Amino acid sequence: MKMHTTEKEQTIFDHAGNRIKTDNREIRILARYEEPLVVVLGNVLSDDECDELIEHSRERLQRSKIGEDRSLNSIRTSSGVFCEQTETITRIEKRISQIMNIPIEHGDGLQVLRYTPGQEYKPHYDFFAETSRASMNNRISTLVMYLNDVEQGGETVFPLLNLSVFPAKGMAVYFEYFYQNHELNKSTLHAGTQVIHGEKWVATMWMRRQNFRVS
Ligand SMILES: O=C(O)CCC(=O)C(=O)O
Ligand SMILES: [Fe+2]
Repeated sequence: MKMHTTEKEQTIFDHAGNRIKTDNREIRILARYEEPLVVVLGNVLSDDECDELIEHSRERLQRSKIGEDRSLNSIRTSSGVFCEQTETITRIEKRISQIMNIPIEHGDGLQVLRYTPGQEYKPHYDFFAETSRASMNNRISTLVMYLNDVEQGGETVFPLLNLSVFPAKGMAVYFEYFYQNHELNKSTLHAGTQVIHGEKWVATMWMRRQNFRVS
């Protein structure tokens, strides 16, 4: 009898067990969805690091209009800024690179988003369409870190996987979409649902297939 075994695709995230030991912090693996790989991580950022990222970005959101202008975008109504390089950000990026198992030069840079009640990020892919220029060095994986506890709403949802991740300060969700099987990549469709009460702050790192920035 012929066996119909389907080979599991290779993953970028090669951490086994329930912990990831990085140079400066021990990360906890709390939940995994196997294909596409979606991993919920605990103890990614300290409370102080979360607070510092929020304060650093709050000032910059206020100073620059860039973030606020984006509120005209109907897909993503939150406002966002890319972080400038500070000592804390360099330390966090080093950790992120170890978690994501990709050199930090492949990253788009750390982007902080703020959602106020009613704001959301509608279902989308983090990779670019094959027809776009940006897809020549496309994104392959994402880490969304939660910088605060949200009173109500603001879950990161994967509608095609029936999976919801609730934001909690210092935790993160990782997922990847570099699979040969494009259907698997397409099942990483995700959204940040509307915040109902309170604010929601996240920091996102997107990784590219090849070097993206010089550092
Ligand atoms: O805010 C969220 O929960 C999701 C953020 C997101 O999808 C992104 O930054 O690409
Ligand atoms: Fe996204």
